[in-house]
Amino acid sequence: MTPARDTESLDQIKSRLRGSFLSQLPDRLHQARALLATLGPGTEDRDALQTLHRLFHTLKGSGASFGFTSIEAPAKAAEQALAQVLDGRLAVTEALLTRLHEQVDTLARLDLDPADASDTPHRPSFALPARRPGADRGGDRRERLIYLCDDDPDLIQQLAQQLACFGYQVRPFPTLAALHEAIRAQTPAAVIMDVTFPEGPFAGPEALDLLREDAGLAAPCVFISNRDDFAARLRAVRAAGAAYCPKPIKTVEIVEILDLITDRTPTEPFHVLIVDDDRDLAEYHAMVLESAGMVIRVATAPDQVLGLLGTFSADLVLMDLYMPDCSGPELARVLRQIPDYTSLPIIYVSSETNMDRQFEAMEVGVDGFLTKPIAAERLVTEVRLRAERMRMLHALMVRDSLTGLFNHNTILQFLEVAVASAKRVDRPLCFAMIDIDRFKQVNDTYGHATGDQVLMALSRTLKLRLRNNDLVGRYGGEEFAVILADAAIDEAHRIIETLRAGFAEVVFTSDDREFSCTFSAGLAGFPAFATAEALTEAADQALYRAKDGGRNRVVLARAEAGPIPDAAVLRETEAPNIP
Ligand SMILES: Nc1nc2c(ncn2[C@@H]2O[C@H](COP(=O)(O)OP(=O)(O)OP(=O)(O)O)[C@@H](O)[C@H]2O)c(=O)[nH]1
Repeated sequence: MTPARDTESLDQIKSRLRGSFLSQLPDRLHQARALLATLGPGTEDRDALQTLHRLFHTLKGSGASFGFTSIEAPAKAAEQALAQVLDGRLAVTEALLTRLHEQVDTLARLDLDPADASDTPHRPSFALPARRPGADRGGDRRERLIYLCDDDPDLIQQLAQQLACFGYQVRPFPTLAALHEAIRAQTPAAVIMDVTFPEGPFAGPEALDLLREDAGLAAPCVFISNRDDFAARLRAVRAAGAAYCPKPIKTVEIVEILDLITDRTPTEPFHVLIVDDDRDLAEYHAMVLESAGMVIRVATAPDQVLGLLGTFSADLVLMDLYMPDCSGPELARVLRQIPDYTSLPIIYVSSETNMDRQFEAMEVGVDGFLTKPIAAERLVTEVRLRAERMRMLHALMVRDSLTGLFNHNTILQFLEVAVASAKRVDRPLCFAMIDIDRFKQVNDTYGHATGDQVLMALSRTLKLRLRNNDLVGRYGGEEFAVILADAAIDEAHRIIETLRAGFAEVVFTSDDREFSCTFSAGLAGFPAFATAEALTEAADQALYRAKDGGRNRVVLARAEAGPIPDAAVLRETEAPNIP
């Protein structure tokens, strides 16, 4: 990437890229002439024919993308003829070679000026979409007000309680009239509502139509319903429902949706890898996407891609179709054979307009095809939509469905990465295993649903109270794992101890009975334990000692065998307060 980009205005970049394209044009035409000179009638030199085809193809695509449409006609004619030759549908004759020479001459005669690229209806638009307000803001879900409307009082009470565990402020309404009144008084961040009410089978969407018209409600709405048929879903979409969740409701799913539609999740900017051998065009696309707040890396040769993907966690790859040495479909196939990249979205950006060739190129499992020249807004939208979808699918894959925490495998993978990084930068790191005490008794006494509430409450406590760069996972049933990045053992000890004391204070209610729970924790630190495996084993043993020592305590793992120091055992406490 050009370092000067930060200080250049978009107009300056535009003009620089156009200038660069024009300055390379004579060289490219010279290459075309030299290649043509090696060819005679009936030639079977596929390499030369392919290089020529790519050359004209690139000229057509880049020329159009930079607004020089007069390039398009001669470059396209040459490209198409060469494509037919390569497909075996056209023979290389003297007449064809003459025509190709003439097309190069025509291109050489064009009087192109970087400042004069307005002769095109396809001119790339540099009026970039404004970033959505608040897109950069970190999100504190505790502030977000959600209105929940359903005529099933048990459901709204239960769902409101569960969403509260995830930090949402939820106001339940058992009737549409009550919801209507509340919306007139205060606008929520989102509405969750049933489709069917006593007023009618689609009373929910109808009420929403009215609220949008009457009360000017702009907040997004998630429909929940016992119905999962097309008619109900269609009616919900027509009422501009943002999402549709059939009952029984999965809390984590609805939390993910709320995070997304209330647009306040602390979002990492999208990471996009551009693969294009045309530096200028790659830089143009990079500039467009960077202006929309994305982080971009550029590979100008396919063999750079694996290295870049290894260090740059891409949400999406934008790639050219025709590149020297390795085509786009070949590169896509290479990526699809690597387990980490099987679901990585890949979009071609190419001036190939032949539908058959587009389909053929897509067959290797590529997600989209954008035809050059592509308007800046369209490029940003296509990339953003696919990257958002990828993020959502990925979040569902790596997270536990009850608590929304990272699942067992994911947290262990993170631990490997965190240990490697701690080693590299020579910083400490701690790993904690946390297990709710006598949890079976909670389930047996209050029921599984209440047990789930306790699990969600603890997961929420861990997520909200730990630092942003700490990672929390659900290790097993009632067992959690925390990676405390850049924390020495004493600091980690204090953090987990504070959490332990806080959690023991939480009062849970079930059928008007109150109870509290505690947890035990085992803590191991890097570098005393030098690998992910050693850390998990040591933390597990420390947890065992915490349980054995009476529960409701934090125990530190010691690198060498010996008694646990008194300071490590924080409390000699009794069993949790379960009646
Ligand atoms: N509600 C609920 N319970 C679960 C879930 N996953 C595991 N459990 C329960 O967690 C309980 C774990 O019990 P044990 O391993 O005997 O441990 P404990 O009762 O917590 O006792 P200690 O760990 O020795 O303090 C079992 O009853 C599991 O059924 C879950 O997703 N939801």
